[in-house]
Amino acid sequence: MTQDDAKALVGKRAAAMVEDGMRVGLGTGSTSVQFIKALGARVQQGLKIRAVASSDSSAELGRSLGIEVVSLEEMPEIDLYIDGADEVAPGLALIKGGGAALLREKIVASSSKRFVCVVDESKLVPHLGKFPLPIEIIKMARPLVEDKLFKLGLNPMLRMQKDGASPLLTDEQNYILDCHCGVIEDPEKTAAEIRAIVGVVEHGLFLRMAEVALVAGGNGVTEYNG
Ligand SMILES: O=C[C@H](O)[C@H](O)[C@H](O)COP(=O)(O)O
Repeated sequence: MTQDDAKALVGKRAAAMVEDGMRVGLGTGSTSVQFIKALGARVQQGLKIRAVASSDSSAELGRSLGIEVVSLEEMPEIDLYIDGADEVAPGLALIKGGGAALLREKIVASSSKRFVCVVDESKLVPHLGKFPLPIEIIKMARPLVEDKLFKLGLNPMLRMQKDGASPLLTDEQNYILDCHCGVIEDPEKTAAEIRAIVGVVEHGLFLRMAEVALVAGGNGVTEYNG
């Protein structure tokens, strides 16, 4: 099975979890795109739901497929949030933010009764940290935050646009620092240290947030509970 097939399989499996009348959170990234497409197909067949999106791109995709996408102000509580991850470690500790959507993703996940993480098996790791940890920061705080992160040994690098000409801006117009920190021995401690830095808006460690991970691989979809 190719990675694309695995993403499509797990996206479809997650879409099958959505029931009539549910308030649904739409994640961001290539796996979430597969989920949103499968959900859109069910909506076109008559499923009645409302959704909140974790990025402008997911909102746009959802609407283009006929999904009613509203703001979190209009629908502050969500029944089921489906989203991908960059790394999934034991205990369902996640790194997210490879697509720069971590802030809105964490807001939507925190507004949801259930967060189901959807990944292909390449995302499973014994320890978090091989994937650079994204941190969203206020632009003017960059020198201050970078200095503090270097002192913590987290090796931040400003994320650039694809053409390399200018810094990437998130949907909330902030910068992303990708931290090449290697294995994160104690994610809770690292999360607390990062959170204590003035100018940090949010980090990509999602700890004790996902209830279930659906992992697609050669044997189909396997369910892991947190
Ligand atoms: O900011 C983006 C998100 O956290 C994504 O959910 C994450 O990067 C996984 O994306 P993908 O499904 O494309 O690997």
